Amino acid sequence: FEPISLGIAIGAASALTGYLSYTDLYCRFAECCREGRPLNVSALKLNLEEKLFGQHLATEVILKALTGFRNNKNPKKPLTLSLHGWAGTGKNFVSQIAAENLHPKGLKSNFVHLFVSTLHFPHEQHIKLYQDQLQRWIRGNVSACASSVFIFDEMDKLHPGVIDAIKPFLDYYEQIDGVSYRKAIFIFLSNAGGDLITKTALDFWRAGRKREDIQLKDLEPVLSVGVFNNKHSGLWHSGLIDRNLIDYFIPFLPLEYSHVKMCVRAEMKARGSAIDEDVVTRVAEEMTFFPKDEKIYSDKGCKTVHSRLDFH
Ligand SMILES: Nc1ncnc2c1ncn2[C@@H]1O[C@H](COP(=O)(O)OP(=O)(O)OP(=O)(O)O)[C@@H](O)[C@H]1O
Repeated sequence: FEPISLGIAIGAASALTGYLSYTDLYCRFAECCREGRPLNVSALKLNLEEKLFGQHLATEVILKALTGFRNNKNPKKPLTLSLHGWAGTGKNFVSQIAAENLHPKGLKSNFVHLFVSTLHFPHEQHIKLYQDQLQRWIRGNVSACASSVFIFDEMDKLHPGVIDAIKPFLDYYEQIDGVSYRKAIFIFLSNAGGDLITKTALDFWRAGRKREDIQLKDLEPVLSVGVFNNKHSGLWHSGLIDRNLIDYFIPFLPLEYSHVKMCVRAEMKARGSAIDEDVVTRVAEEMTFFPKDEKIYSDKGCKTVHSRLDFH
């Protein structure tokens, strides 16, 4: 749409309808930031419960974190979530669900920004440049939309220096150079700590305890220390942990055979095909499971389900 005719069209439609404000109508055509828009908690809850399999802790914490943050009119700092777990367990998937519930266009929104370490910050010798670019990008985008969402994927492959550049933005400052970062959301994704999470899940399994009995308190302390002491966590000595700038460490449990089957069914449904249990079983059985003896957890989570389904 060209702005003047869009303005006229909106004005005319407003006059005709009489009850929709200019902003309401404008936002139907163009994407608006709408900082004050309340989060639809029941929609988010339903999304997580229906779509995310086998992650009772992540579901619970993400729901609590986003609801609490968005209900708070005056947050003292931006929300920072650190998602940890084995490959293919749903970290990107959940970030996408969260993004869609915060800004309807999700990852395609102008207010949601995804950084992938190996893609956006590949060269160690350019850290200074990345730091400057990242600071400018975040400042510019938060000035345009206070409730911007920034997702950093592959944190474990990120040079810790890069994240240092955004440390001030994550802190308890009211404003930095006239910009307040307090309504922004930062989500960090990494495989760091995945081995510790798996170990805890396995201990529960071996003790005959239910997966759903694993509580946050069983994992949170191991995780924050494990991630902090892990040189390859991207957060290693970055100051984010020792200054308590991460609000929630969110563990993603390794996925079991039954979860892989759920992913296959979900994918079939998404493709509009009828659910064929034989195919579901065949795809799930093609995946590899660990540890060697017990073979409980899928080593790629649900990651290759999409492509495997193409061959059936
Ligand atoms: N727990 C889950 N529930 C439902 N679907 C899942 C789950 N985990 C993974 N998937 C499916 O598998 C795909 C790949 O998962 P995703 O990209 O979220 O993994 P990840 O944890 O981010 O992995 P990585 O650490 O390798 O980046 C998702 O797009 C989704 O379709």
